[in-house]
Amino acid sequence: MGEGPQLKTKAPQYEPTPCYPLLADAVAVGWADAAGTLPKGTRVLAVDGPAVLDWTAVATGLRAAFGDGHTRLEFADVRTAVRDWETVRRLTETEQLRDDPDFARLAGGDLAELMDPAALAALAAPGEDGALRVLLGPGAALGDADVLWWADLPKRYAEAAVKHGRGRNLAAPEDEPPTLRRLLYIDWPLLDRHRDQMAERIDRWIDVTDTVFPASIGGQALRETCRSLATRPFRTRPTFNSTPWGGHWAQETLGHNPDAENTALGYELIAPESGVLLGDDASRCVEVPFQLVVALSPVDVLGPAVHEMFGTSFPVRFDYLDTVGGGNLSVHCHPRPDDMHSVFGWPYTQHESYYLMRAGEHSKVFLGLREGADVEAFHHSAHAADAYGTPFDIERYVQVFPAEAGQLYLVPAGTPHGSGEGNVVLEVSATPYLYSLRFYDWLRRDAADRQRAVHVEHAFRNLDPARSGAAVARELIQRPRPLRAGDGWREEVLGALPAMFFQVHRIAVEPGRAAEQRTDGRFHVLTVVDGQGAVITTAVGHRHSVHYAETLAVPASVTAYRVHNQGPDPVRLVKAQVV
Ligand SMILES: O=P(O)(O)OC[C@H]1O[C@@H](O)[C@@H](O)[C@@H](O)[C@@H]1O
Repeated sequence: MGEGPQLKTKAPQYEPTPCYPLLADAVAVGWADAAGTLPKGTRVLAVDGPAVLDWTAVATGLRAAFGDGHTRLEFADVRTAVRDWETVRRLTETEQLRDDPDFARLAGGDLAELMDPAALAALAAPGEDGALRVLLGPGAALGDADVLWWADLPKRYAEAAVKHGRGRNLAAPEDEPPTLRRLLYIDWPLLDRHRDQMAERIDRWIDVTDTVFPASIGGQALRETCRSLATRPFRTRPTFNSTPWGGHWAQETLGHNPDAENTALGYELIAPESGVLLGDDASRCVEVPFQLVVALSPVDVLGPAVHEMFGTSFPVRFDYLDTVGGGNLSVHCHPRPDDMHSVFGWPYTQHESYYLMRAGEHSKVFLGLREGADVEAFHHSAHAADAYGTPFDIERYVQVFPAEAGQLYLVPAGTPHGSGEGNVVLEVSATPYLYSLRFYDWLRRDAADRQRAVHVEHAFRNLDPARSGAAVARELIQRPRPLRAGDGWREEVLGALPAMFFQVHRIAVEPGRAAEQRTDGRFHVLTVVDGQGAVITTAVGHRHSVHYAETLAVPASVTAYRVHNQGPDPVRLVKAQVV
């Protein structure tokens, strides 16, 4: 149980920007260097990318880059080739969630369905007199172009832009204010699918985080480097956001976002949003979506059986919930599998687990219903809190457990839960991450001073009454079980449930010793939860250090590796794998 040492000081070896060398190319910086790679005789160049990108800045950069007096440019904005907004909305919204203020069903289908093919073909017709025609905007790759560039912006910037009312939603008219709801549930799935379909065709990848001096790499190097990563352990770039419950552990211990209000949800490896840095170092690199690495080599990363089950979706997520000096999370649940599929459109649901990396002295974990809880009265109180701002005592309905460092709390879909103030939770969960159906949020107000949204009807529709009473402690707060051991190391199962497709293990290694691991055709994800860290060495000799609080993805193709503790103290790593 909670016997782990609790690190209170800075983690000096923590690397916030892990970066991997590019194979067969160098990172170019600036539009002019990118323009210099365009093959002579190109008549149509397509520049595709997210809807939220500042496409005017992209056009300005390209105009200046090709402004050598020899190249005549004709720009065509593919956003003018989308179908009318009413049709786009009809094709991308469902009856059930059309008027939902927070959620939409995950968009299926292809981006091409939102475009008018005749209008697109007309835009893509080569220019006259040898002019270079530049097709710009999301969907440009669908036009008939000689060369395809991908201008990308890591998703956290898209989210920030939309929160501030900047940028456009996919296929939306210019005067339609952007919404996070469409960005997350409609734009991203459509654009991600479109990007993955085009991955083999991309001639240049341009990271437009800096619109004036973007970093870029050749398409061949992009694919070769990603395919090479799929054969060795690697890290994604960790980032933290701020929320009304956020704390200060990641600021104080890991040095993240020192000027932010707080560090709340830490994106360690959240496949739909995480990125991998490719290049020389953080000052000269491109960020590429982790999910693109998976899409290019699904069998190597996931292993054949997991690929069969989940397609190209990397199904496990690691993140932090930092409430040290912050507040309680909302008490919420996640959709039960049928509802997740039929209403929200994800093929698998958001089962979660909380590993308590740190626990406050009197901190709590909310988990499961109380024995005999009056669900009707709970529903009534939750509704009154939402509609009239009437507070109520959530502990009358939901159980509270002391937060214990080193303990895992399983949170299958439908279980009411939330971490209390004062904790660092390492969340080891299924990848869906946007479906927190809130029962109660303490009448808390958001940055715009509105009561934060709760989702009473969705939450109660998905509440699993079986997660109540003594069964909660018995089934969801399990004791570690020894699994295997060797000279100076042991591995234990911290949590496993028939309903959940992944298990959480912990590997403990004494100083100077090494734990032997086999992937058995399934990827592993590891985080160092105690001690300074370890060196991971694969069967073919790839090495990767992993330090306190860092997370490492170990592709299935690695087959066997050793976790070597080269430090002076015992080290412990949490490991997840699909079963
Ligand atoms: O709804 P709030 O309070 O912001 O908490 C939301 C967070 O809750 C945790 O239990 C997890 O489900 C996270 O994936 C989620 O982001």
